[in-house]
Amino acid sequence: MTTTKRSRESRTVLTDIVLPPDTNYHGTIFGGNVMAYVDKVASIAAMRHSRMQVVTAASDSFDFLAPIKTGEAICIEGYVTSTRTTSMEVFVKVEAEDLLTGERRQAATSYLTFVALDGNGKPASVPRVVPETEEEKWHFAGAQERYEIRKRRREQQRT
Ligand SMILES: CC(=O)SCCNC(=O)CCNC(=O)[C@H](O)C(C)(C)COP(=O)(O)OP(=O)(O)OC[C@H]1O[C@@H](n2cnc3c(N)ncnc32)[C@H](O)[C@@H]1OP(=O)(O)O
Repeated sequence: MTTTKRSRESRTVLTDIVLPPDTNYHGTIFGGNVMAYVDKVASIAAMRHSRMQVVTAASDSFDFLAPIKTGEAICIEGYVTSTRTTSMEVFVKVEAEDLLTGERRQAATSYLTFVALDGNGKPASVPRVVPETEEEKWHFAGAQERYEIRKRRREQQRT
């Protein structure tokens, strides 16, 4: 197996137009729909990095920063920011795009953790990630602390 991979090799982008069935009575997209898009993009990024089956193990706090309205585009982008032995952290950014002006607003961000599984459904080792851009290095630098916070949260939930 390849032992290292660059962050950009997992980069995944998805764009869709928001239509009335996707929205609430304010005419803005349902939060659950945004979360489903984020999980989908992040899982593709994790599979591109590991080239294995993956499961979502955790999603960090999810902040909806701005609504996305009917007729706007929802633009989702994610990539693997760090790895441990069998787990991968994926950063996902969601933007709203006004398709008439091209103006973009940040709508949401999140970190998710995926675990790669072997053919028997057991956690399996993944390649280490190599960050290259300033943004990738910034996420990579904070990953150890976020990993420890998740671990503590998990231990508290088990007690
Ligand atoms: C509940 C649902 O249905 S959500 C829908 C989709 N997701 C799922 O179905 C996943 C359900 N969960 C699982 O299958 C298991 O808990 C797994 C595969 C994620 C982990 O299996 P475990 O037997 O607990 O594995 P183990 O304790 O050895 O941990 C394996 C890795 O997962 C990581 N991990 C496990 N749980 C979490 C968590 N909640 N948050 C972050 N990382 C986690 C560990 O840190 C470890 O990473 P590392 O090898 O890089 O250090």
